[in-house]
Parts: sequence; structure tokens; C-alpha cells
Amino acid sequence: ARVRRYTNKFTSLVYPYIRITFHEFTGERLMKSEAYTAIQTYLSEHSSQSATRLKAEVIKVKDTHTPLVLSMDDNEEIIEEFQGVKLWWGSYKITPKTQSFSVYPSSDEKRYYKLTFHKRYRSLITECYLKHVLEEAKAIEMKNRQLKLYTNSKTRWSHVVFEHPATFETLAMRPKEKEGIINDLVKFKSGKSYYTKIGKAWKRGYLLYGPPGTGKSTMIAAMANFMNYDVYDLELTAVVDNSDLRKLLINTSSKSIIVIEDIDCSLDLTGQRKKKKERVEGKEGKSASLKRGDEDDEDKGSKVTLSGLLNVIDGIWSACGGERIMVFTTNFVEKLDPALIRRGRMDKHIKLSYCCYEAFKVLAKNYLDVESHHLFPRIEKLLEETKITPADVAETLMPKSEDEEVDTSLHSLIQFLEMTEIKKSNLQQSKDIKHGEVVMEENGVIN
Ligand SMILES: Nc1ncnc2c1ncn2[C@@H]1O[C@H](COP(=O)(O)OP(=O)(O)OP(=O)(O)O)[C@@H](O)[C@H]1O
Ligand SMILES: [Mg+2]
Repeated sequence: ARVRRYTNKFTSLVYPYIRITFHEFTGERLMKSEAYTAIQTYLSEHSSQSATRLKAEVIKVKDTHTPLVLSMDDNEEIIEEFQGVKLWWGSYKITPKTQSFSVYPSSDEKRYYKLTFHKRYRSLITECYLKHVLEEAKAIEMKNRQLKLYTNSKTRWSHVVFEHPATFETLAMRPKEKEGIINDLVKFKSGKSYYTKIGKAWKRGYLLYGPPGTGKSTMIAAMANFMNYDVYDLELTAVVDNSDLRKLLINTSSKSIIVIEDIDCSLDLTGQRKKKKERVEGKEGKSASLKRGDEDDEDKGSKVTLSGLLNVIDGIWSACGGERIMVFTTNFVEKLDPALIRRGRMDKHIKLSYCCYEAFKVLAKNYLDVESHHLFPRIEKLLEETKITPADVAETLMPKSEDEEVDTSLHSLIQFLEMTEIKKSNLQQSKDIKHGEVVMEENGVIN
């Protein structure tokens, strides 16, 4: 023992480093170590630049597979710096020399990471750095995870991979308004402590309204991609009653967007909560009883009521933690019950409207890859006079054949605009919707 003590002392003098190893499988049942996986994730981001030998694999995290992960190859080392302190990461494997039966039939090799640092920094590394690695790994995992799109049946969610390509960059609207929304989302995302401080649940509600084809659904997809949130597309008409609705909403995860599209059509949520109808005797009464409201019909349709929805939203809103965004969309904002969109429920009202020149330019860049063109001024003028939706513009700009010229596409848009203009003057349409405008209002009031 004495000799050992001396050698220990001796080695610590000439070898003033501490080494920590992280084995891939730990415990008696050789569970895959979470720390190992986290370090692997972390190093895959940080080593892919500095390490010269990499290996590629698909890592299974929970029930999803990550895209290809590049990580350090075996026996490769990298140097990292943390708060000015140098540390070394190595990736190793032990291959047992004796041929023995292994608990893990897949391979006899045992992998591990080894972290080496000067003993002077012991507390910095064990207390701060390792925590930093785990947090960073979590963030990377979040960033790389596949988003999911959930849809509901009566009481259950099922999901598919969400792969909508829409981003704010490709979303056609005024840059200033777009920036406003992005800033709002960023503020929300980083606002955990703020929401805690003011004692408000970490939730935010958006109401998107505007005519069909102006990009409401597209914006939701862009939001999901931007925030890296899953999307819960709540189909209210499939939900039988308020208690099922509650169950569904409780079963949503944090970091998600809960969407109710066409809220005015989903339910009779339009204000005039129907008085209990005199039930018409006979078969003719059937269709009348499908109108939903507070009446307790025996029909098999949805009995989710406005007040039920509001209760659930408010309950959920305040009861369960975690970042959640709720988005309602509608084509007819004026039809909605003020209770639904009052302050605090829907924090922001975003109006999406017909295509303005700035929005057109985004679409022209997306579809035709042009940022300026001699036909642009003419289109600008036409767009000022004509209401057409971004969806229509996108459709006309889309090249009809592979070798279609930019000119041709722009000309067909001009033609479309002129035709719409003629139709419009024939029909003498009302001019109630201000042209090409996206209006954002904080908290409530709609004009
Ligand atoms: N602002 C926009 N930016 C980019 N593309 C758009 C925009 N608006 C519409 N589009 C295009 O038009 C198509 C239809 O748009 P979207 O489904 O988002 O409309 P919507 O407002 O949700 O309509 P609805 O009220 O009928 O649900 C999209 O697939 C997209 O390609
Ligand atoms: Mg839509």
C-alpha cells in the first residue's frame, strides 16, 4: 500500500491531469448511457470541424432516428477550449482479446469517451463544463429533431413527420410585418423567465385572418419550422364533447403549436350562442339539431361548445407548463365571438391580405429566381389596383414547362391581373378590404 501511495503521489506530480471516462453501456444490464449519447451528440457538432477522421451513423434517440450524425472516429482526439481552459476528448474502444460470450451479441467492442484536463480546473470542468455539454447536447438534439404533425381522431392524436418546406424567408408579405412576427416569436421563445416573473403561463395565441389563399396555413408551417415546434392540427368537428377536447389538449407536448383552422366553420362559435331550439318533431328536425350550441341534442355530431373551448383553453393555458403557441385561423374575423379573441386569449391578431408588390417580389424570387426585371414596374402598378391572392400569384408564376422563360411567366401574371381587373370592374366589387396590407395588432382590437 505504501508503494502504491508513493506511485500515486509520483504520478500526480508528473501527470497533473484528471481523466474521466464515459462508457457507452453502463450498469448491470448494460443500458445505453445517456451521458455517452449526449457527449456523442455534442462532439458530433464540435468535432466535425477539428477531427480529421469521422464516422457516420444514424443515432436512435427515443423513438426517432436522427439524420446522419458525423462523430469522431475511434482513437481520434480533439482539443477543446472552455473558458480559456484546454481539454482533450478522445474516442476509444476496447476489443476484448479473449473470445467470450457477450451480453451484447452485436459486438464485443466497448466504446468510451475520455475527457482529460488539468487537475487545477477540476471544479470548473465537473461543475460547469459537463453541465454545458449536456445542455448543449439537448439543444442540438432539439435542433436536429424531426418535427411532427399531429392530427386527432375523437380522443387520440396520431402523427406523421412534418416536412413542410415553408419558411419565413419564402413567405410573401411585407418585410416589416414579417419582422414583427419573427421578433414576437423570438421574444416568446426566450421569455421563460419573463413569463415566470409576471406570473403568466408561457403561452401565446395568434389569430390569423384573411381571405383564402393568403398564406395562413403557410405561415403556421413557417412558424413551426422557425420555432422548431411540433404542430397539433386540432380538428374540432371530430371531437365529441368538451371533456374529450380537454383530454386531447392535455395530451399535447410542450414546444408545440396547437392549430384550429377555420375556427368559424369548425363549430358554431360565432357569437350568437344558439338558444335551445324547439325540437322539430319528425325526421325533418335532424338537420336543425346538427347546429351546435348549448343544446343537449342526441345527435352524434360534435358537442364542443364555445364556452367549453374557452374553458379548456384557459385551463390548459394556465395549468400546464411549457412553451405552447395556439393559432386560430379564419376567413371571417368579424363573425367570431369577441370572447374567443379577447385580450389574453389571442395575444396577436395578424391580418393576411392580398398580394402587394413586396410580397410579389418574394414570390418572384422563390419561383423564378429573379429580383428585378423590366416588367416589375408594370406589375407593381397592376397590383396596386387589383386584389389577387399570393396563392394566385404563385400559381401563375409557376413555370408551366421546364424551359419556360421568366418573361413568359411574368407576362402570364400580367394577363391574369388584367383579366381580374376587367372582371372586377364588371362586378363592381365592394372595396371593403384595404389593399395588399398586413395589419398586426397587439392585444385584441381589430379594425
Ligand atoms: N403569403 C404567401 N407566401 C407564400 N406563398 C403563399 C402565400 N400565400 C399563399 N401562398 C401559396 O398559396 C398556397 C395556399 O396558401 P395557404 O394554404 O397558406 O392559404 P390559406 O390562407 O391557409 O387559405 P385558406 O383560408 O383557404 O386555408 C400555398 O401552398 C402557397 O404556395
Ligand atoms: Mg389554410
